[in-house]
Amino acid sequence: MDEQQRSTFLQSASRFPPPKGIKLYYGTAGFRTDASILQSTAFRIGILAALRSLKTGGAVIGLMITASHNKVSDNGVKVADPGGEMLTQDWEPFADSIANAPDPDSLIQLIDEFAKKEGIPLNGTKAAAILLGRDTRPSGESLVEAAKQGICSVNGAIAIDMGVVTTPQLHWMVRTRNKDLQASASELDYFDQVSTSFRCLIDLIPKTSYHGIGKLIVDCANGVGGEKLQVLKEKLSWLDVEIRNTGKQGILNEQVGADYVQKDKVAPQGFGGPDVGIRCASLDGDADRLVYFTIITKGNNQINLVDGDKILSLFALFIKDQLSILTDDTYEYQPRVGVVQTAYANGASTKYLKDLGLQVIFTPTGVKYLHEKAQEYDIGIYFEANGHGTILFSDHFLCWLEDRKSTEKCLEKKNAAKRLWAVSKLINQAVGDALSGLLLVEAILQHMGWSVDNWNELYHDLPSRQLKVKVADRTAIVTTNAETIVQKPPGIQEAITALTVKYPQGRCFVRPSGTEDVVRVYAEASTQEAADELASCVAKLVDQFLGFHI
Ligand SMILES: CC(=O)N[C@H]1[C@@H](OP(=O)(O)O)O[C@H](CO)[C@@H](O)[C@@H]1O
Ligand SMILES: [Mg+2]
Repeated sequence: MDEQQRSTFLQSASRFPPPKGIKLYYGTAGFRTDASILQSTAFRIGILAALRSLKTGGAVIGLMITASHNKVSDNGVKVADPGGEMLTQDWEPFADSIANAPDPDSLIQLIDEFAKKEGIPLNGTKAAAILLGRDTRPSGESLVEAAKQGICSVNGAIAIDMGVVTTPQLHWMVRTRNKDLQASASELDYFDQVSTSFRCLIDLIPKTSYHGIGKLIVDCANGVGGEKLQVLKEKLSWLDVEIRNTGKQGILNEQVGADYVQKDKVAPQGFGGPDVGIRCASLDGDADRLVYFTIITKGNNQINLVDGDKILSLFALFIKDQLSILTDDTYEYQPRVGVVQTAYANGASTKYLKDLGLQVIFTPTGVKYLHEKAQEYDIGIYFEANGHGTILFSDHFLCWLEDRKSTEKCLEKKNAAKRLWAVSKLINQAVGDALSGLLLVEAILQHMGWSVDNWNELYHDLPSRQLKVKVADRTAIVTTNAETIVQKPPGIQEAITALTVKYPQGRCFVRPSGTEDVVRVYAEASTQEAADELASCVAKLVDQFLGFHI
């Protein structure tokens, strides 16, 4: 690092002192905590993003200010790599160490050492570019300013502010810019691509099987998804969508949004009696999660939840159908399809997917793991039960598809190729995206002529229960086998297994959360009472082993 760079860092870093007595971690989805203590983190991760751009030969890197489904007073900082995916895990320890550096001198020393180790030029001879985005949180603007100061303190780096966007939009822009440096990758381009490919899927529905499927009502968590869905609605004026919880009145994520609906299994605020039986959907605060639901009866807020597992199943079924039109068993090229889930996936969904003949793979919790696994396939479909997921298509498969699309003589096959092509354009290739996911669900339901109830009948969820247990030190739990088996402390797994085998169709696992200071317990069984009982017995067990006992 030359002297000029050192003095720029010194001056700017001294304006962003870190909070005292607090340790920050780049957790499952970036730094996330009370917004009031994030200024220095945003500044420092701005520097990291610029270094990442330099390291990747000047590729555009994304920096998103969001705390997703957390309460409105929280905020967060996360980084998107050149393909639009999450920051490489190799850099997370560096993110942790610079976020916690106590003063400018130690920060500069860490940067210097890391830049040397990684061979990153810090002399201003190379260019770096960062796209910045934020959700609708009031703290977002000043955190973006702090991140800009971090970026601009690195010689040769520029910050491009995309304003208020959904998290998946920012990831899409990063990916699109890096794929084709000449391509424009504005928000308008995102809306154009998504709406055009959706329209294409609708146009490809055989006229003989077309049925209207009625109105959709969307809960936007009082977050950024509301205004963005409104843009799509205006572009697709014939689409029957009613948009609620746009943030004009209610509070972000307060009794609204995909996380609330999925975890509590109740209707969000603003929904009630008149909506009984209507197809409804919920986005989360930064619009990267999506679940569907219907309200069962008037007078209470009980719902039938259609979660991420069922969205995954619908997508997998559609893809499989189209592929089987396109290739029979004798066809020389058989695209490899992989379905990726976590241990939180309902057992009934896994059985359904396996019965369809699909390969199902499990990874630890966190989309960075699922995404990585899905990239190993020609078509990799991944979803967390909470509604975060997408479909990834390999370049090889897309080349093949493009060829089939233009050379295929049989109209039915040509249309199947066109549909899969449209899906690859509609569904976000960078990260789970509630808006594009919602349009794909709508297109498939229309294609099938299915109501939300037809869809929900694909399989019946096994009753399940999730609990949280506060313990003295959650890192004492070490798991293996995609988090389904506890290795440490000794003895606890045997005790969990002994309890689980008592329940028909019982399945239970525990793991330390990567976003909260708790141990999560998940149990499934053939009845709700049994699932509740198993979860509560195992929660007691966790408390016995790890609770605050003197
Ligand atoms: C059971 C559950 O829903 N866990 C969530 C939650 O992670 P935990 O590590 O379980 O706290 O937040 C993650 C980030 O949003 C998400 O990827 C994950 O699925
Ligand atoms: Mg989110």
